[in-house]
Amino acid sequence: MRRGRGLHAAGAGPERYQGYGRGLRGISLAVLQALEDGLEKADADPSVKAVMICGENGKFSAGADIRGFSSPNRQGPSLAALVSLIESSKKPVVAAIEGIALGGGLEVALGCHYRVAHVKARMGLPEVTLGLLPGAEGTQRLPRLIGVPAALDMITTGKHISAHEALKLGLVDEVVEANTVEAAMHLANQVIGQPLGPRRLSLRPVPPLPDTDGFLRAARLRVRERARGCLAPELCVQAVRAATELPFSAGVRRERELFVELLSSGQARALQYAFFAERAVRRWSAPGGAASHGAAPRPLRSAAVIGLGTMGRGIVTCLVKANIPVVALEQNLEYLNVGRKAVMLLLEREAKKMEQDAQALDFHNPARLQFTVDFDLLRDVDLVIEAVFEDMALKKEIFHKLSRICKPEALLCTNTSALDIDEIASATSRPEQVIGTHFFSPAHVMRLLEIIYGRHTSPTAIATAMQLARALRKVGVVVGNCFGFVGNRMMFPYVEQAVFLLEEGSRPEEVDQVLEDFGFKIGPFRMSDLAGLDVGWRSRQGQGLTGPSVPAGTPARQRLGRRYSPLPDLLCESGRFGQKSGTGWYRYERAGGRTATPDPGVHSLLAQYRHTHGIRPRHIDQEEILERCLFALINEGFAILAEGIAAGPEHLDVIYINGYGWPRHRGGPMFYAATVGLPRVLARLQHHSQAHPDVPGLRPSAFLEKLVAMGNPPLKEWMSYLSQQSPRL
Ligand SMILES: CC(C)(COP(=O)(O)OP(=O)(O)OC[C@H]1O[C@@H](n2cnc3c(N)ncnc32)[C@H](O)[C@@H]1OP(=O)(O)O)[C@@H](O)C(=O)NCCC(=O)NCCSC(=O)/C=C/CCCCCCCCCCCCC(=O)O
Repeated sequence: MRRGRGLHAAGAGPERYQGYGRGLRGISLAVLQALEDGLEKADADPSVKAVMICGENGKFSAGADIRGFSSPNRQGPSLAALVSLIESSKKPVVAAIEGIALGGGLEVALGCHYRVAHVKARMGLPEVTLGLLPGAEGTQRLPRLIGVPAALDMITTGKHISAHEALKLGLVDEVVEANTVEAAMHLANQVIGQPLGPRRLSLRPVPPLPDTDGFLRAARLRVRERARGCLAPELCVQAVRAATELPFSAGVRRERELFVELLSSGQARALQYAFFAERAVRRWSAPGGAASHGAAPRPLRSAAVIGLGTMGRGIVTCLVKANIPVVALEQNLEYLNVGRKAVMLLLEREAKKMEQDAQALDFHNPARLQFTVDFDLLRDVDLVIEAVFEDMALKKEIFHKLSRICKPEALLCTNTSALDIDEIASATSRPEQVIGTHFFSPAHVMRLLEIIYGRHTSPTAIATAMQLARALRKVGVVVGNCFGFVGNRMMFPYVEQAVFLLEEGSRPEEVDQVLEDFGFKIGPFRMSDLAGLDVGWRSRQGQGLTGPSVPAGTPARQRLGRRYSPLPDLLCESGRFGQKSGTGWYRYERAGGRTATPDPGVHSLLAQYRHTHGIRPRHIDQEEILERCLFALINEGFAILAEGIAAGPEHLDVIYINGYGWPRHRGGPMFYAATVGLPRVLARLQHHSQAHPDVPGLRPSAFLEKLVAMGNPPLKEWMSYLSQQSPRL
């Protein structure tokens, strides 16, 4: 074999990475063309006896260029044709898989006659996460190689597997610890002259199962249930079914039809937008021109968590999982012992899960996790996350103490879902080190971390908090400081509309059903029951909206000149706190139960309430439920953008997808608004606002009105229409 540039012998790989990490590119037309030319040359050159395909810079391939799927001029050589060309080569072709082989990259490897992987390589077919299926004949080749169950699992989940798993499945022929390219060339030399027929996957039958049809029917039901309206997983199952029922070439035709159906479904565009939005939010900007490119994070070698309630326990668990030594602090020994037990239980569970991936979790070592009631142990940590309950006075007291005890460069984070970061920072002598880190429950599971800068927060502090998100494998989104920040602020008008709909005639289960059919993991009432109705109740009491501080004579359904619903307060007053008490908007099998059943008690409470307030109930259709809840949420999103609380619509969308169960295949609320069309969103808000003039949440935001007046520009251009960049950005 000869080694040189190009493909024949051991030439350059299937793609060229232009700076992996910052500018990783997918397989481009130029790469496809180069591979095709190289293969043809190799086949025609009698001095070449075998071919080896590898990537550059230690990465085999991240697959097709995702941006190309939405490009209007998709033309040129096709990846599927190239894979067939590789497979039909008269000389053995060996793939040397280093780093990653994903999507079209793995399909290229499947066209090769042999595959050698580096021990650290990861492989997968993540197309389903982009709303597609492996459309370069991957759905037809993979089941022939590793069987239907394993292929279906990889194709419908998009998960990445390790080289060892790939070897176990028979996806690769060899795993090496040393030089993969050398090993692949060695294998290529060994197999010269051996028959290639058995190595061509398109010629193999799919290994039969005792009941393939039954297996695929069950799989289809399973993915449909899990996918909540997302098309791609189900069409992936159909494509694999084609592999089991049709000859290879007919299967490929079916795969292509299904691919085109997905490509034109709109969901693919939304999922690809979400992919890039999650990467775009890594670039942040803050007041005074501070931005990600100019700020370096401080090292995070140790951390402390204050408060071992539900949130604190989850946060400790994430930190331990990220290998950051933690000091966990409670106010007294009784709470500390309860918290310690709960944390250890969580960690035991996580350790079991990680064992399956051959990873170990070290949490019995006191150098990595210690429990204390002594604030002095926080003296040297790089980072403190305060996670006590939402009480401003308590938080300020803790921050005052922290600013006296912690080393000057320590990052001081408050886990709050709504409170004013500036007020908390004012209790310290170093407000530039104070930042909000809003974790979502359960904190060791949910991917979102809302990072809130205050008026004085330094760029270094923001960069360090973003670094923390990355270390915890979370999606960090930097936002400005306002009540509820981005996520909860948009949630308030959404939940408010849901409750108004109950006043007017709906039932909790009807509203939830409509929003769950839209794709939300759970509707607003199930969500409120899960979170605990007392949380909002306490907050409303604090704001003087309910309880003894409401002035006598205030109309029951009005506060500060706007419509108000006391329904959630009435529920709490009768001891209905949601799942924890066994009753809320639904009833549960017991206190702490999770199975929600529609509650006749709530239905009669609603009937009584409407009667008391002279409300004639009406039938409210699905469209009105959807529009009022979603458009109120989106409308708040436009106000947030106009105020400069978030740098762009992608930030809002990433927050909603990762923290609030917004269906990813709908791209996030702002992307959804763009899909519906801003003129329609505006017109429907105007309509509902006219019907409910006392509800400010339905009054169209001036920014939305402006965008419509400017001709409904694409989402990417929205921010350029703000009359002046907000002073916050
Ligand atoms: C794991 C990663 C690869 C790396 O992760 P990490 O190290 O954290 O780095 P990132 O920050 O994520 O990425 C760095 C930058 O690189 C960009 N990037 C990454 N991958 C791609 C890609 N595949 N394409 C484009 N850009 C990519 C990323 O955005 C970052 O840049 P920036 O910071 O945003 O500027 C991780 O990146 C990852 O998971 N990547 C995605 C991997 C993936 O999903 N691959 C699959 C891609 S889809 C595919 O391969 C499909 C192949 C089949 C095509 C078959 C076509 C058949 C056509 C049939 C008939 C069609 C008829 C049409 C008829 C008609 O005309 O309509």
